[in-house]
Amino acid sequence: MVGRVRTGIPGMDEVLHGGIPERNVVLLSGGPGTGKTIFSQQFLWSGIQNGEPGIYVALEEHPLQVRGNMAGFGWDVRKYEDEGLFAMVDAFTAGVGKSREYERYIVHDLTDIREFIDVLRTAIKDIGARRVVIDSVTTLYINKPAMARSIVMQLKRVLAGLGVTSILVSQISVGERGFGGPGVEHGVDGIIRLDLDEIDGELKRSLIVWKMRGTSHSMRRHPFEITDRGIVVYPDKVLKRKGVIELE
Ligand SMILES: Nc1ncnc2c1ncn2[C@@H]1O[C@H](COP(=O)(O)OP(=O)(O)OP(=O)(O)O)[C@@H](O)[C@H]1O
Repeated sequence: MVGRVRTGIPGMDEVLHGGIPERNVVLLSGGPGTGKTIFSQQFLWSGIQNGEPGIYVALEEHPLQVRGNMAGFGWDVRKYEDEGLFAMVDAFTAGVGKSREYERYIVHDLTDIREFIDVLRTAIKDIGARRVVIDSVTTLYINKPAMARSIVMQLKRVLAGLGVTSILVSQISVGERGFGGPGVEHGVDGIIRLDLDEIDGELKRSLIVWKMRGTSHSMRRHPFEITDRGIVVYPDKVLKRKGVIELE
């Protein structure tokens, strides 16, 4: 039986029938503001609390902003960076400005996927990472969609090869039906999709596990909330178009 990596997000491991199978590369897909970043940071924080080192690759926000936002949820990673339980890969600043002085892992040229993978591999080996988040993987191929599959497959080889369980954040547009393009969707081991839908004049959050190799999982659309302490998923509730329905 494959080992499980518990997300530690309340309710989510029930939806996943125990957690994400070890070494899976999971696409976490959703439109703007659906909670992808918070979900993936909570996944890393739960790992740290469990003694599993984790890496956050920042492509969309300044590393300082990432640390600040995480601390806002009570997930202050600074101490764990010193202890070697957490590492930030700065793929945002390109080493411009002060980041050169305080960031340990910097990707200078995002057009060079080899450099990106080298920096990531070094960080994983340095701290013995068990969990990795790339936020977002879309940024790596936004200007070269034809390369998307090849980039994801290269990442998958490295990540699974080093034994880590990973979340690749995939940005899609509001109303888009897919998860980030066919090449990517078939290549990854799992797809979790986060949604924000306007129902009766109110935005409702929900998620669905579309695929997850190595396990059965809920086939339902579950509502979730974002609170001051992060995400809470409701495995006993289903979001239908007319609203939330309680399961028996
Ligand atoms: N403390 C909080 N309590 C409740 N909701 C919050 C809190 N902090 C943030 N949010 C919600 O989370 C949303 C942002 O979530 P997140 O950054 O994870 O989205 P995302 O899917 O990564 O978006 P994008 O792709 O645009 O970066 C905000 O728009 C807000 O609705």
